Amino acid sequence: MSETTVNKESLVNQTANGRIMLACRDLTRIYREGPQDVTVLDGLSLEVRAGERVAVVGSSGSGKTTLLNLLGGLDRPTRGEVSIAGESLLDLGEAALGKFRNRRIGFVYQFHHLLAEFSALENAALPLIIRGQRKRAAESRARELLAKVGIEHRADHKPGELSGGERQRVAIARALVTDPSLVLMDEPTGNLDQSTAASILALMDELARTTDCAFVVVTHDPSLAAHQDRVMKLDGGRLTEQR
Ligand SMILES: Nc1ncnc2c1ncn2[C@@H]1O[C@H](COP(=O)(O)OP(=O)(O)OP(=O)(O)O)[C@@H](O)[C@H]1O
Repeated sequence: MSETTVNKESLVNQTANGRIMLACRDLTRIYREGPQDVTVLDGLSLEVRAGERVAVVGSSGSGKTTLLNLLGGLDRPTRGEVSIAGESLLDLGEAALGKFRNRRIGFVYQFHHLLAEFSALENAALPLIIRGQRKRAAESRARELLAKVGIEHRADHKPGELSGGERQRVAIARALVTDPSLVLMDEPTGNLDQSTAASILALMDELARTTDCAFVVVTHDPSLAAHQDRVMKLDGGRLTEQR
């Protein structure tokens, strides 16, 4: 057995017992598309426990989005390994990776990417429909999540009829509807006014208390970062603990 195989197995084992939900090691991403190679992540490591919330901060261009894309299986590392809930992303082909994302990972972005033609309920149910669940069961579960994020009364409204904070709540419900192991958030309060952002923070507190999923939150917002259990700074392609 090669050394890399041994290392990979120990990384998977780390996340297989449920306490460490996300582990990555030696994560390296070099973009080779332009005239010059750009090394954005350079041997980065991170572990996030079940129920733990980690903020990732860093200056513009430091590689935060690149990191989220690798953790979410939307991009492949040049080198290194990501393991989530006992599975190595490296072992999965494209189709299996798509299924894994649907089953295990919830995404929340600044501009939430809700489908304009669908109601809040249909948007929140979508990951379950994609997974092949029947509409009635999917919508029943989605309704529970809309209630959990305090927006059940807007279930039949389309995104265009909702406020920014309400849309963000629907996006959070959609991210959580599959009971994911990992939720990745990219500036989840970025385009919200202060009081709406505060209500999203309160919601995140509540979710952290009531789910055992791991959260990785990329943000420039110091108050959002301060709200997480740990704050990691991305600099020079690696993460260092700030708090
Ligand atoms: N597909 C790509 N090809 C080449 N270079 C890229 C590519 N994607 C990102 N980069 C470069 O990688 C670096 C990190 O980009 P990334 O978007 O991950 O940073 P970020 O920390 O999320 O920035 P911001 O806070 O401004 O959103 C930047 O220098 C960017 O130009």
